Amino acid sequence: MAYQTVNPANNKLIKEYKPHTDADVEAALKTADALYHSEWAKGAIEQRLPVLHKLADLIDSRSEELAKIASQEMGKLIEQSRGEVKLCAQIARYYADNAKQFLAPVKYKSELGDAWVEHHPIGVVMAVEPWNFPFYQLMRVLAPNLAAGNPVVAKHASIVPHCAEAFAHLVREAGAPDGAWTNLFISSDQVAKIIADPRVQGAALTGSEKAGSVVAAQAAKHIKKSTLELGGNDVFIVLDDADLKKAVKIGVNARLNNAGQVCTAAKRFIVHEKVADQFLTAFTEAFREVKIGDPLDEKTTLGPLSSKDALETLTKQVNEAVKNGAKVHFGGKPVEREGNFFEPTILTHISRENPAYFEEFFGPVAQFYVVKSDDEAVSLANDSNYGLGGAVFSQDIDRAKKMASRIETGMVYINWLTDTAAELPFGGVKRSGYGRELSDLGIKEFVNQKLVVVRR
Ligand SMILES: NC(=O)C1=CN([C@@H]2O[C@H](COP(=O)(O)OP(=O)(O)OC[C@H]3O[C@@H](n4cnc5c(N)ncnc54)[C@H](OP(=O)(O)O)[C@@H]3O)[C@@H](O)[C@H]2O)C=CC1
Ligand SMILES: CCCCCC(=O)O
Repeated sequence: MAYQTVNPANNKLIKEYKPHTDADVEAALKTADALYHSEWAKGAIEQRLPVLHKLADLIDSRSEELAKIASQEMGKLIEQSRGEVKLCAQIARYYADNAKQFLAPVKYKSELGDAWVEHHPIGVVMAVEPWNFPFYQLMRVLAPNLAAGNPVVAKHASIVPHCAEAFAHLVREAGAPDGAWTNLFISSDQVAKIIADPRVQGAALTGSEKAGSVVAAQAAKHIKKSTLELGGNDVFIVLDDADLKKAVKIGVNARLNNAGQVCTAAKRFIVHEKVADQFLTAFTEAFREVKIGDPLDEKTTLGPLSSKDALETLTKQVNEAVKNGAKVHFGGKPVEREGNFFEPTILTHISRENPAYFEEFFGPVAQFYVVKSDDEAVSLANDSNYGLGGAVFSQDIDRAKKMASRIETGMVYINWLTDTAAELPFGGVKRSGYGRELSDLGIKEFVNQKLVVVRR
């Protein structure tokens, strides 16, 4: 797939990027591996952390420029791109401030003697990342691995090459040595060869199940660890005692953020029958008020999907859902204008036999379900191949906490949407993947937790 910047608001080609050759890949691996074997990677963590502080400052100083690059390349609303860029600086600062403590030796009580676990880098990590948070996805891998001493070679999505290049330049400008982070415009085959290379010790992928399955299998074949952040079909459960006004406001945001192209977006709205009509009426009204337009226009509240392919996929999915009995309560089709715009859409009457029931809609399409009880809400929520995030709205926190513990996902938010923050672990179960990014958990995914024992 060619690495191109195409503006999704009008599908105009802005720039083509030259792919990297096998020779480029070899040079990148040689440099990254040499760095791994250097004092910089294996030595004291203190020498690496200033790069993250500097990177955070650089990002803050360039936030408007970076936000515009993202919005123009994948269609995110400019205000949301600013938020993503700000979050990247926060993640860099978080690991700059906390990595030393996270990777400090941990003592174990043992009859065998004085025992402790040290944390060492394992080598070059291959990162394969998606377009939907074009800077955040890269920072989620860079910050913990740079702190730990793992060089990273990165393959970004082919529709966001400008973001990929801008990020790599920032890391170098922040003082990271050659090889700490290398962006490669490469093919899937070249990714496979890199994963197979003995100098590479791990693979981190965020993206679809399909890509995740391929990359994880390649890593497993060569006995290398992988982490997978894949799709989701997250629930947004509204119980009969929920603050409805708040649930509607947050629910609309949770579905339409980033034009719905968020793995942890609220996708299945499960509402108690006692409040279902009220919720649906207000939710629909809010969808009606959406302002579709250019993501660089501050007044726009719903931008385009990231690409023509994404629009075609979503349109096919909605049509298929209707063919199998779903009702279009609102929206339901592409917007008649240039660019990849889809109407904010609500589908109801989705039976379990409808393929849509198990599908993730990666766009502004809400599935609406009505339940009679908490048990029915939980069983519907868990009747999914995915297990990423989820939200429960109730004014009875104990009731919501009980439900949160029963939902089979990696994350559940109560009275808020599934969000992300540097200090909170992010990840899922089932076909949403495995492993965690961010927080103290994320930095330990690709380190050698090495036991040392001194026999007394
Ligand atoms: N859990 C999470 O945080 C996220 C999950 N997703 C999920 O991903 C899907 C849509 O995002 P999308 O970006 O299209 O996902 P894709 O899986 O198509 O792409 C993700 C990355 O994987 C690369 N890739 C795809 N196939 C292969 C392969 N065989 N070998 C190596 N690399 C490969 C892509 O490269 P290229 O662009 O060149 O195809 C891209 O860099 C949805 O299911 C969504 O839920 C998306 C974002 C975040
Ligand atoms: C704001 C939440 C970030 C979601 C991560 C993703 O979709 O890749």
